[in-house]
Amino acid sequence: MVDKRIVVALDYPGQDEALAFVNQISPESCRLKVGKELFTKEGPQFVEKLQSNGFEIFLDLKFHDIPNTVAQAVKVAADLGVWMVNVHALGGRRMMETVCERVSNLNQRPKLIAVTVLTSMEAADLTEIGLNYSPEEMVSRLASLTKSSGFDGVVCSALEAGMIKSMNGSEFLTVTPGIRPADASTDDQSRIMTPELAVKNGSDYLVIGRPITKSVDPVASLEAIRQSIGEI
Ligand SMILES: O=C(O)c1cc(=O)[nH]c(=O)n1[C@@H]1O[C@H](COP(=O)(O)O)[C@@H](O)[C@H]1O
Repeated sequence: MVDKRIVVALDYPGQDEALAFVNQISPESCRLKVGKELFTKEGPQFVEKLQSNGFEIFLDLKFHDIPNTVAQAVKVAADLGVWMVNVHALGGRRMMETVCERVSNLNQRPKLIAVTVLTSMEAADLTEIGLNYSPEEMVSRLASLTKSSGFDGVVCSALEAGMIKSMNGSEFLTVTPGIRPADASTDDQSRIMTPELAVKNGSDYLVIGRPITKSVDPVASLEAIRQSIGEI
């Protein structure tokens, strides 16, 4: 049973805006995700600052490159001490296996997660890029590849979490963005689910950004979501 399921996506333009929220919450209530926007602005020093304040960090840079380049980048992320890091499963088996080898003898290994099909994408988007599978088929295929390459889990939609658990076992982690409370705006997400249904369908970690960070009262929104999934 996962203790803290919520991972708040700190998609802010800079550290002042991020800290205005983070300084009001406790590391006991959630984990934090630092992604491309904030990391590009503030760099690894800001990740270290959040960690020194007690927060566990999901470094979401979705690495996708040749095996050596990705493995070295993940090793640097591991040295930074992050809790979780991700790559794109579309980088393939050799890329993911090289990552596993490169971090295998480190004292502190982050959870290694691969993005399957982005939650913003639907069937037509896959067809357009030449992938003639439904999102569900593509996710299932990439999740099996991710597991057999030695990773700890995948990023997928909560809609697919149950299927992934039944195919790959309950220990294989499902990290799910595209979480939307019933009254929230969909924004640019396609494959969405409410927090309650996501947990019921086998999601281990719920990645949530705008429904919290863009709300009138972000702390209250975080607490309401935690309450809706029985954490408080
Ligand atoms: O890897 C991710 O975190 C990710 C993968 C994915 O398929 N979809 C997705 O939305 N994300 C990230 O999850 C967060 C979702 O944010 P909101 O849509 O604002 O809740 C963003 O920071 C995305 O970059």
